[in-house]
Amino acid sequence: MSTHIGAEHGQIAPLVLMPGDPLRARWIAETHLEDARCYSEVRGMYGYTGTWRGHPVSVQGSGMGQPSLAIYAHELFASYDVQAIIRVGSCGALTERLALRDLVIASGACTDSSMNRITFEGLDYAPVADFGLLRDAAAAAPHAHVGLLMSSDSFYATRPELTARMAEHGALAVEMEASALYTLAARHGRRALAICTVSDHIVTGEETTAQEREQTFGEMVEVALTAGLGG
Ligand SMILES: O=P(O)(O)O[C@H]1O[C@H](CO)[C@@H](O)[C@H]1O
Ligand SMILES: O=c1cc[nH]c(=O)[nH]1
Repeated sequence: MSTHIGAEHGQIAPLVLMPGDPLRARWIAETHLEDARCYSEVRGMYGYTGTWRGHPVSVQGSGMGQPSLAIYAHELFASYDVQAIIRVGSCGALTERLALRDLVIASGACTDSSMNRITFEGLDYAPVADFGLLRDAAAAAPHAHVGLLMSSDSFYATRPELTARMAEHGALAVEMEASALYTLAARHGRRALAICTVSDHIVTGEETTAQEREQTFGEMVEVALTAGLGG
């Protein structure tokens, strides 16, 4: 067991899908995987391992925000030898080019977090996706938007004009974890990708319900499984 994950070594697959919502993790395991077994309920942050088309795959909730995701991603890479993590999240669209329920595949992630600023002592690190996962996800979802996510530490922005400036420089949508995931994967020499479904629209004000965010964002899950396991 690691500090926050109650699995024995060998119980977690080399590929992990990672939603923020632990109940989305349970839904993914129950509806997209076969023979899924729960390996961790620590803090209610569920983790499951099952199979998809005969390949072992795990799904682990990360919680909300970069500090929480960093705990789970670090322990998966360092203690369970996980080789690839694909975040399957929700996001808020920053441009009218995106519609509710569209997919965003993140080539890179901007951030307002201080985590990397502290790590790199003020230098600007560029957190990017694994190229192979990005290429295979884009091929599996040709209609998806490929580009930048903005990983914010604040769901309720106190400086929305700064997020808007990111959008003016190409950020497609805002979420809260991709930047830390990409940085940690690089640190551990592993692979990572973030795929998000537009759950709400910052420009138009449209939104989905909590139940929809938990149980209906299946397309990004299939794209993640296809990219992570080679179809
Ligand atoms: O739906 P998840 O994967 O949790 O992702 C998004 O939703 C949460 C905010 O509601 C943040 O974690 C954000 O990144
Ligand atoms: O972090 C998030 C996730 C969904 N929608 C937002 O506006 N922000």
